[in-house]
Amino acid sequence: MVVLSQPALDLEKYSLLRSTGKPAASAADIPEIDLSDPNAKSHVVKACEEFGFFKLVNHRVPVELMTKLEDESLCFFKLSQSEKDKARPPDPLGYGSKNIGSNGDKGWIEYLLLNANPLPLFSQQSDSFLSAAAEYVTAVKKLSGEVVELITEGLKIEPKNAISRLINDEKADCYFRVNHYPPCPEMQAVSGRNMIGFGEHTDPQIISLLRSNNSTGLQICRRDGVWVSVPPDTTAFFVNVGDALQVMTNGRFKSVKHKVVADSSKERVSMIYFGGPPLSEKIRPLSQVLAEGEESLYKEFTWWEYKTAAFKTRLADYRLGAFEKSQKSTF
Ligand SMILES: C=C1C[C@]23C[C@@]1(O)CC[C@H]2[C@@]12CC[C@H](O)[C@@](C)(C(=O)O1)[C@H]2[C@@H]3C(=O)O
Ligand SMILES: O=C(O)CCC(=O)C(=O)O
Ligand SMILES: [Fe+2]
Repeated sequence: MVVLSQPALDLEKYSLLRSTGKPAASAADIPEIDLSDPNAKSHVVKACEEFGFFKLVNHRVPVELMTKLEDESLCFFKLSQSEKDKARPPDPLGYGSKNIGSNGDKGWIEYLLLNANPLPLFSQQSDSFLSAAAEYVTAVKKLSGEVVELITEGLKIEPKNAISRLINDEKADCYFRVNHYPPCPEMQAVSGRNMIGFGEHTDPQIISLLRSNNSTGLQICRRDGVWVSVPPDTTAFFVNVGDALQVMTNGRFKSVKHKVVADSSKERVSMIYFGGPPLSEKIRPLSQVLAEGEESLYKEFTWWEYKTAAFKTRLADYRLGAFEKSQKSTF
């Protein structure tokens, strides 16, 4: 039984979550990076410049690790509401439902948001969930380092670990999130519409690696402002450029705006690893991305300063605006 649909949905109350936007365009042009391709580093840079997003295949993370954690997550989400509520309110970490962040954003979603460095030992999650999460996060953390090194090489930045050292640091500020978008039969029956599962936003960190079950829902916003639906692929990862990487490349890469329009007839499960730097790290353009005489577009800030400011914003806000040199500082 899915608890989010109990008691019967108050359709008036949730009317704001009905997706009213135009249907997203076809996904034909979403870049696909094959990690085993010798030219992957140049393709990955092009994908980050043009989309801030790509699909990653041949990544060598065993698909069994993904399906095991997906199954364990579903077991958690099928617990009674009172059991799930014991997994701490999201402040910001823990179990949350319908509220995203603490500034009023709502979504047709329930989730577990965990520190990924190290993973916490919540007693409400079964040992089998935690061991599946630990195995998965270990593999995805390693992969995120490889992806970021590929990007660094593609940008011709040395040393190769100039960015990966930040997300691999023992104090790296990394999160892991499992999102569950339950089906919503009432909405399907009454209006045939889908629901806003996770409103539009960019991810604040350096890089995010997402894997989902076989349900649609993820959409990305192309540079021309067109929303594109991303077809699910249970064997692949989808990689997002985050705000911090936008700054580190002085705007050459743009963090991708994305959202989830949940299919009201089919549940979606997504698992996302967010690679962030240590809180004390100064975030600024890497010297080797700046051409001669080129200045940083951003005021210098620490990750702690950015994160603190970001977590006071609403999902759809343009968080980097306050840190652009052309804008007034809030510090
Ligand atoms: C509304 C919010 C939720 C969020 C913190 C914020 O104030 C703005 C950024 C949001 C986001 C998006 C990516 C990740 O899912 C997340 C964990 C993050 O680091 O930034 C969420 C935050 C959250 O859910 O608390
Ligand atoms: O659930 C998804 O597919 C995307 C969720 C997302 O963008 C996030 O958790 O930051
Ligand atoms: Fe996101």
